[in-house]
Amino acid sequence: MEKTSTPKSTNLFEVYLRLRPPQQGGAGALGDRFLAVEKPDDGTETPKHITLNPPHDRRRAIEKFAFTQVFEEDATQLDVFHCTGIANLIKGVLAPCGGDGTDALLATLGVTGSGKTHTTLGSRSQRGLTQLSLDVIFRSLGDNLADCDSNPNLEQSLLASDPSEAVLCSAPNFIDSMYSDPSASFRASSRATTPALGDSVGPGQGPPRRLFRPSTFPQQPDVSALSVSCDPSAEYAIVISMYEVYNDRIFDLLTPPVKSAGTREYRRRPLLFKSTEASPDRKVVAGLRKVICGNLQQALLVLEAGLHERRVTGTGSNSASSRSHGFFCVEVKKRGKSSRKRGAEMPWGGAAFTIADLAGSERARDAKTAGATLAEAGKINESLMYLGQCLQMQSDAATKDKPNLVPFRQCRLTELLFSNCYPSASTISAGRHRNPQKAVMIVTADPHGDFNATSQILRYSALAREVTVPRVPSITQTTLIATAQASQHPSSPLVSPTTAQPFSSMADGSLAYPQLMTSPNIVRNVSPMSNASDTHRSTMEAAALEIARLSEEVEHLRRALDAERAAREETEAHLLSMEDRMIELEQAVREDCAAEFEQRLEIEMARWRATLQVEMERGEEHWGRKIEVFERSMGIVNTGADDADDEDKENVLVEDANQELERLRRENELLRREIVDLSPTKRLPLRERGSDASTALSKASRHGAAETGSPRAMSRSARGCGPSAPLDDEASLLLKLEKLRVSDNQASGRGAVASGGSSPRKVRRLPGKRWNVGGDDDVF
Ligand SMILES: Nc1ncnc2c1ncn2[C@@H]1O[C@H](COP(=O)(O)OP(=O)(O)OP(=O)(O)O)[C@@H](O)[C@H]1O
Repeated sequence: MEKTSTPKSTNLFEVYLRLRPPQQGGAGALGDRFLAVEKPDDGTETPKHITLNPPHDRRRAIEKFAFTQVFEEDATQLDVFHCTGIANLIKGVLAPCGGDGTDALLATLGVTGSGKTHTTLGSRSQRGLTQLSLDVIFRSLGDNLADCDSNPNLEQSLLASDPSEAVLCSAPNFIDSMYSDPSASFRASSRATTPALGDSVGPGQGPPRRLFRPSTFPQQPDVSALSVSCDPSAEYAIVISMYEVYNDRIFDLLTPPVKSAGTREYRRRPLLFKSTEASPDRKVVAGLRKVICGNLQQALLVLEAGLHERRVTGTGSNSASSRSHGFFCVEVKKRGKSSRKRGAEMPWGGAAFTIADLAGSERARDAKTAGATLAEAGKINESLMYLGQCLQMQSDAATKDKPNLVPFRQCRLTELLFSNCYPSASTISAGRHRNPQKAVMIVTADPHGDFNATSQILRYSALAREVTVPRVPSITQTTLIATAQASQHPSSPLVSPTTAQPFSSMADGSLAYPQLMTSPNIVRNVSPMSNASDTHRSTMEAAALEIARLSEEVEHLRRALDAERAAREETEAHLLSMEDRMIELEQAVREDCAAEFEQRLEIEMARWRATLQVEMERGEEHWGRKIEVFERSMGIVNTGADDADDEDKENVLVEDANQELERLRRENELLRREIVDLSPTKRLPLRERGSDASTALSKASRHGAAETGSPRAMSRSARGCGPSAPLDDEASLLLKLEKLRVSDNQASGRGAVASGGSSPRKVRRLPGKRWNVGGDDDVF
């Protein structure tokens, strides 16, 4: 097994595997153990290989993986701390021999519930690797550590040297702002309160609350005997920051959420991972709040406060499942002591030790997640898939002469983990040298957990892998070989083959097809077939060969199916994450649209208001002018009122004459009836009488109209017809009326149009020319 025994040192990560013990009193029955640790064959006590045996119901290949070291279930936190070489990482950061030191990264990776957080952050009774590392760092620095009490300018000088646009504060100030009651003995949980299953409202979304200050922290395991040498000629300062990568965005865990003006919700502002003016060659998380810690107790309180803000949710797989990738960063700042003695403040250099507790991959079906928690899981799985690709590339690169480029810019997580592994182009061209970071990855696995998820993680994280396809020969093959052997050794009992050789190793990772081998140990009680005829035997052989060929084909198809299934699962995970991405993009587009719409609405409203104002002013001016015109015209109208009075008087006379005429008509009618009653011989038929009277009237009228202005002609005409007395009266009245009309016509001859015999007009019209005074056409 060439590939596994000598992992090349070009790996960016040392990869360790830690198996978690079965949960004590855990609910549900334990699954079969599918993972076996192989005894070391190099004479050491340190196991490095494991074998993954698929459950019986699955026809999967047996896989063997190699790691830097495997920790079995009984390994303690202290074992892991010592054997992963964390003390060496710390030494590189402190740089006892001078220089800025080497950045270090410790990350945990694994399926949800496999023990990542337990390893890095410990439990209520056990310290994790983070607390142990802090203890060793503070213990190692001793008197070389500067704090804000002993150096009042410390904060300023550190701020001046910080390249990440950070907000710096001292630990006492930070702790006072975060914790409420220093005397309370309540031991806060190292993780935020777990919301109900499926509830994804995390601690970062509510109003900031003050925490209870824990009175004690776990003291076990004890590392007081361990210290690392530091640079005696240097003074150090410890600056701590914490952030999480949630849904591919970076959020500060030490800055309380702020209330958004628009939505009135408490939210954290996402931060950028970028090059800054002071750090053009290295990307940094910009704008973090960083706390200067003078001792271990302060650092632990800062860690506790940050953990409280981290997003944690109860899922079907883990009652306190991390929903984000958490980063705890200890910057060990360093500068020469002599610079302070000389009174000159030298800039701070130094290196950082980062501990990353990654969120676990999970299957929605097992974790029983839904809604936002499911979307989070999609993002987690996607980022872990990219991490897997990077790790795969790096292990490929380690075995090839021409290394592949690790595609670490695909997501925020891989950028944060890998970008400091390589020197940037600008650093190289500037001739500056900074050591690439040293990194340790601890892969955690539950040997009784989810086989598929665990095997997937082991596949891309292991330093080397080997696959073997074991095959149980079919009965036909057994019979065939037995027949052949029996024919060769007719007197001997039949010797049967058993399984194929269990492993045939392949350095290139390709599938191995084991050879059929006979086993001398297993003897089967089958009767010899020496008496069979040659024909019968050859038929049997042909049939057996065909069956063997078909079995081979079936096996091949089964393997192809397995590969397809794995590809489908990967594609589904990718699809899920793409869906999440689309949802997020849609959300972003909607927000952008809404913002733009509001902006445009605002502009339109402002424009409309301005137009309205102008219109109102113009309207007022317009009406002012009209009123002025009206007032002026009213003055002119009053001067012509006398003429109108005359006209009114005439109208009244005409009215009176009309009424008089009406009265006379009625009298005339009465008189005529009386006459008819008095002389019955002269009585005419009613129609004749009516027509006669009306003829007389119309005649008189016509005559009057023909000789307008000649009353005598009118009376003459009436007499010539031999009219009766009432008819004369009537005719004379008509003449009177006509006279009045004539006078009316004469009176209105000034402006009115004469129309013979038309009724007198009562409507008084103002002369048009008077309204033209203002010169405005559209008045009223
Ligand atoms: N080595 C161990 N010894 C004892 N208990 C362990 C060990 N590893 C894990 N556990 C326990 O298993 C449970 C789940 O572990 P943990 O929360 O660390 O999982 P995780 O991998 O961080 O999960 P997630 O990715 O969902 O956050 C915890 O109760 C933890 O105490």
